[in-house]
Amino acid sequence: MALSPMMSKYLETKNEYPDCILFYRLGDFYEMFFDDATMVAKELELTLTGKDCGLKERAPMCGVPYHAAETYINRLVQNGHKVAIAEQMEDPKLAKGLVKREVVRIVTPGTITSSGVLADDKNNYIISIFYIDERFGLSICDISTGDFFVTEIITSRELFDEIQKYQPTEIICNHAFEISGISLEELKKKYNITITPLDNSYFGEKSGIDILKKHFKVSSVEALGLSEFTDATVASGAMLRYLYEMQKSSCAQIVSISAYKNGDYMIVDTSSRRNLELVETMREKKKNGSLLGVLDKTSTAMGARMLRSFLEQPLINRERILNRQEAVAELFERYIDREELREYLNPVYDLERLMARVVTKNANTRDLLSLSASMKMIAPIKEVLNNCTSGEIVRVNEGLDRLEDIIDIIDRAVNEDSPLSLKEGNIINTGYNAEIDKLRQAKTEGKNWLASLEADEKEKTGIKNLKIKYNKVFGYYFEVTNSFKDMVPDYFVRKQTLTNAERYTTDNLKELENIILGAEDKLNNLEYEVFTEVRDTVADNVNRIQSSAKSLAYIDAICSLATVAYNNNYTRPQINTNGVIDIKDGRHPVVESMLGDDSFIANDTYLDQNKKRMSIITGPNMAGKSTYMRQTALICMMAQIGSFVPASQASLCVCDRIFTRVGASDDLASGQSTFMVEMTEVANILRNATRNSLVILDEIGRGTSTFDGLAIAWAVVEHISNIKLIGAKTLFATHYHELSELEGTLPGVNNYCILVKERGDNIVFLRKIVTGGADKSYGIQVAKLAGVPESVTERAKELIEELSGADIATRAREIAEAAVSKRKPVKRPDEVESGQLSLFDAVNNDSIIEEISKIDITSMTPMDALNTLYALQNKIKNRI
Ligand SMILES: Nc1ncnc2c1ncn2[C@@H]1O[C@H](COP(=O)(O)OP(=O)(O)OP(=O)(O)O)[C@@H](O)[C@H]1O
Repeated sequence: MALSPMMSKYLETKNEYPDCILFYRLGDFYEMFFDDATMVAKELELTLTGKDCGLKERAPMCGVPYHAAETYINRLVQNGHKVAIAEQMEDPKLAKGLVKREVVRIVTPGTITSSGVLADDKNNYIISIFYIDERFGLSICDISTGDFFVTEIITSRELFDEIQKYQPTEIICNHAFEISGISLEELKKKYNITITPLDNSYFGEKSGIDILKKHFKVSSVEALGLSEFTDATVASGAMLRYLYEMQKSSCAQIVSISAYKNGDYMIVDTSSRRNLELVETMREKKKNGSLLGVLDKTSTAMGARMLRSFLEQPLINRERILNRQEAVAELFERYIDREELREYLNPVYDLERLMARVVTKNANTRDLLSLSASMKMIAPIKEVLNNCTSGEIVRVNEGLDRLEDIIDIIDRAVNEDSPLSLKEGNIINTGYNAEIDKLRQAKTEGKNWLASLEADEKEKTGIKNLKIKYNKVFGYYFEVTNSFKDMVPDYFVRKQTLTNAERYTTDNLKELENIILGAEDKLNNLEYEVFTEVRDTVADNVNRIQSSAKSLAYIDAICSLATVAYNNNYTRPQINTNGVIDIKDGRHPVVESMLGDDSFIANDTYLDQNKKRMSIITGPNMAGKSTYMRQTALICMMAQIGSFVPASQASLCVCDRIFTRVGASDDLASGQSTFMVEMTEVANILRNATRNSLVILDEIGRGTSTFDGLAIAWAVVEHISNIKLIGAKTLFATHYHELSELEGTLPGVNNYCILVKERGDNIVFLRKIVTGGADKSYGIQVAKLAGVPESVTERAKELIEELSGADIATRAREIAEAAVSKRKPVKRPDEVESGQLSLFDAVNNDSIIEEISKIDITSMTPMDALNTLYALQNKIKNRI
């Protein structure tokens, strides 16, 4: 049996696109075969059938109807697959009626443009990485909005930070490489990023320059501001070539390119981005509960994405910060104008993604009408903005195009009540095109002609209920019920017989039918043609529309910041140049918003570059140390995106970087222990922090044994606070009360603690930070609050008494060693006398000895050691 020609062709096409699922058009369906079919059937829960195609075994086959294919394709792509779509098309070289099939489009996770599947408030980025000689040229693009920028970086850690920042769905690259010890393969698995290594030919310098020049219609890359970005130019060339291959029509969306250097924006490394929960929460990865969740009161999807990009890239240029802040301040003050702006922004659709539909010729009449309705809001928005005087708003307003000519053409052309289908007519307004009007008239008059023919024949034949009717199969006909059949004249030609009626036609009726139906077909085709002309005219204006969309997004983001500042009682921070962070009554924006009342206790922060460089913060668990430190970082971050801040007063310097080392996280570095991750992050801070950085350290050293941990924490404090080495402004929370000793010894280091009040056996959290170190840990009280059984907390209290002053770890080790060697434990003389340790004498049981020998006491905190000791003691007691 031979393979059928169609299947041979299928296999040939599939071989050209081995890493794509091939959607192969056959009539009204897209079919998939073999492994593609099996996988798709499973993933989309579709029926798998077998097709006899000339092979020994039947080929697994699975199909989706043409009209529903987009949904299936999007689902597959969202799951990280690439889909190649082969359409059938006529070919003059083939016999009439035969078609050929060719791949016309490839959809990958990074090149989706359908707005329905993309999150409105988030860009869908694809990153192109050119890796050469330990350097990285980067090009970042969202084809659904046309955003396109480039940068260059030198360390793999920074590369990883950029990837984290943009959270792309796809990466294309010239090489397989590792980022901070993480291979691209691991990255792909962990973050569900599609990685597409491309042939080296994509990454040529000359070819890159050529494709950029051609796309942006410029004579040199200097004109694009890329002269200093050779590696990034190469990456951009590869990106454009890839996009042209995948989604040629969408490339018209990309109308500009911008370059930034690593250092143009505040550097926020990956763990800090996560720890501070800037755009999503650490655990659930949700916007709600993050800083963005609080700040986002935007009215449009474009504004939401703009605000997110503010947070992704806080500014470090004081001038730019002040300009943005001034814009926020102006809208903060102009309450009525702000509310009016928000009202006009509300009905504005996602112009950027609507334009993606326009340039790819997918937009229908509703899309154009949405565009026009949105653009109509620009005029009143400009009207309001005309009142504003702040530099940025004036500049944005000047660049905001009313787009009246485009509104005019859409409104004149497109019928507001048009049906969804573009092929059934009634989509173009009367008065827009003379030919359409003429045909339409013919169609209406045809109806009148039919009516008079009907009346004529009724009169002539005397058949009272003679009627002209229409259906799709028979066209127009006379219908005569059986009771009048005998009166039908000879010139009536029978078309069809029904049970109780007969259908006829006449020469006159046929003639009229030709005129009317011909006019209708012509009319529908012409209307479609005119519509595509209108759509193309809109597409030709993509530059103007995209730039107005960006202006609206900017105004929306600024309005949002002003609204949040107003509603939440934020204050406008001063941006100083003397390196001081001085916050009065600072609050944590997210915790405050979650509490929902004014129960949040505000606290001051003061850090400078001299005597108050570092604050060592002690206090019991749950006191609010982490909240306090994070709020300081968030306030600085907010100030640098131009926002007001949650405080009664604030004077802030510009921070070049914010570092945080908070809690245990083994999130990314699978294969690394918690302590290893902690130390890697500390190493990063020590290597990269500068005098102008803000460093937040929350209990470093906790992941190892008490003494190693204390020693490391101590040494880190010495290093960071040393002005000759780093001298960064630092908040350092710790349970090692020993660190309080450093105040007065190390210059710039000061002690603070968060107050609690003892009430009998309980504690009350006051959440107030004061100078000085904490004297107690209150660990047992917190354990009690958390619901640890009283028997345990009571016993812990006893043990604290018993062992206070003793070197717990050494003592515990002695006990364990004694148990392993089946020796009696070494007893302190006083203990022997008082008989306190007689319990241990009873340890002769092998299983307990084994258990004890497995305990790694050196890695325990004193509290853990106590608990373990207590648990063991209970076991022994039970066995005696
Ligand atoms: N200033 C404040 N006002 C009101 N509530 C606060 C304040 N600070 C913290 N809290 C509340 O206390 C909880 C615990 O705070 P936080 O996690 O900062 O304590 P911590 O001292 O870092 O604890 P641990 O040492 O156990 O990590 C927070 O989740 C928050 O709800």
